[in-house]
Amino acid sequence: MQHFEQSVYNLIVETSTNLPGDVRKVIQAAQEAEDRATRAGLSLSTIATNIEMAESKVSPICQDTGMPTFIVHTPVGANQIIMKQQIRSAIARATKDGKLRTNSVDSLTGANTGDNLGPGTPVIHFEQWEKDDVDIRLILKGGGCENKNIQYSLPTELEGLGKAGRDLDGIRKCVMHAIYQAQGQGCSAGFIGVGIGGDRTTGYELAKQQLFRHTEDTNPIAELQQLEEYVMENANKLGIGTMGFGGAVTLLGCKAGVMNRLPASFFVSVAYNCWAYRRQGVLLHAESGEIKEWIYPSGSDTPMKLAAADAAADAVTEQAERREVVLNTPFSEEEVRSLKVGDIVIINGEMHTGRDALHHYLMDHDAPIDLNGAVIYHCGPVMLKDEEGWHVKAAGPTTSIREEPYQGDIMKKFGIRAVIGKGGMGAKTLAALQEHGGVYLNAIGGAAQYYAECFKKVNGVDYMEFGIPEAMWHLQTEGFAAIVTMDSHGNSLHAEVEKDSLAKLTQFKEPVFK
Ligand SMILES: O=C(O)C[C@H](O)C(=O)O
Ligand code: SF4
Repeated sequence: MQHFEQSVYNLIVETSTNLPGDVRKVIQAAQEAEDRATRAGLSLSTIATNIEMAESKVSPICQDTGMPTFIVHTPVGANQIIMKQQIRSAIARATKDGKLRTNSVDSLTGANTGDNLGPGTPVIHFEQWEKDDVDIRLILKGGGCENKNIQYSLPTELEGLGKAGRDLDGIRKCVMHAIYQAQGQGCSAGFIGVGIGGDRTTGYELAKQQLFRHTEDTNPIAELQQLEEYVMENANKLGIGTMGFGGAVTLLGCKAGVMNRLPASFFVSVAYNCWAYRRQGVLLHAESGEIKEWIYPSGSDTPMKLAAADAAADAVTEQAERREVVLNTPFSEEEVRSLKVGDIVIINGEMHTGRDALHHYLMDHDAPIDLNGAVIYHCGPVMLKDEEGWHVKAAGPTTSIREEPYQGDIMKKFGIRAVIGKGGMGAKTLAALQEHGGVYLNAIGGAAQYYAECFKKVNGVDYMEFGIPEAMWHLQTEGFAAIVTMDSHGNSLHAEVEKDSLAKLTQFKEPVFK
């Protein structure tokens, strides 16, 4: 087993940096189905560019490299204790090399362990089997899409869909609702795994296991195959689109599994995975630990079509109603008030990252720098330090709605003029934008390599004690493009898409599977 640790390291790097071929194919099909001149079409082009950049730079596709979850099948009698130790050391090494973000945080103190090791991380499930090889599969599922997982207990009453009973039709309604409630916040267009039955724990496990299936497989259970087909055919009618911008493609895959339940319980558990659907696997020689084969198609065999990105950008700028505005930081109130939903803003100058820990902190502390006119980027980057200093290795946006309780107050307190994130924010922030003169800009979730290129220099950092993702990084920026989705005139694209998609959800109220 002398190669085991290296093989696991290779698996981690491949999973984090090279989106598998079957996933790429589905994203390409979405690109073809979506009108390229729309916001959603442009986002898909950015996503395609980002996928290629991550592969060629061998850097994380998305800065949130998720909860590393391994499923390992070993021959009878294999030493699982040594394997576990080596998986853990491969995780720590991949983190040190910037292939994984430092993602393991003490839930009570907020301290980041710095190496992705800690109670509960990584997740490793062992199974024995009667074959001679070792099969290791890994999924890196990020926190934003994990937050959009949902579990239903049947019977129940669902918004827009009415009563969902303890039958296939009730399950169908739960799945449609799960896609609706995720909106764009889990970086749609996404993939869902559905676990029917079990208890609350095994139901979610079953849902997550579905995400290890091949995108093109056929469900051996006829009813579930029918359910999967129905969902794939109808989910896109919700019109949520990529990043929740509205559009033709909302869902990229649906896989369902079933297990027995207790008479009193009927759970439908849904695991939502963003487009950055990072899962790979290897089959290893049990003796040497060397890789015999990769389990999912390599991304390198399915290059993304990049020409489309330029064409889409041209198409967008050609549209008379879509303005492109170049702004230098700090922003003035007048500049911000002139922006409207749909405008594309290109930002130059210094911006500052800030997410959960910082927002909470700033509520009752002073800021370490002058934030008048500042741009705050909801982002927890992957950073590496060498002799020259810090470098941004991956830096896409995080889900903004988590800052909803704080955002408006903090903007007013410090004079912040713009926040950048993804998925949009709620009514409280919208009111603050209007009152104070602020703007919310939506960046493309998961496009961590694409945005990392815009950060030319790390000017400084505060609150390193919060850990790398939560620290406040001061970044010299050039050409960072984001779309205005909430403006100072009371308009929110997110509120609009949510309302429209709820209206569309009601068309699925009538029974389908009797
Ligand atoms: O933690 C992050 O950087 C992003 C997170 O996965 C999210 O989708 O909000
Ligand atoms: S930011 Fe988006 S793409 Fe990245 S892990 Fe979170 S949900 Fe997935």
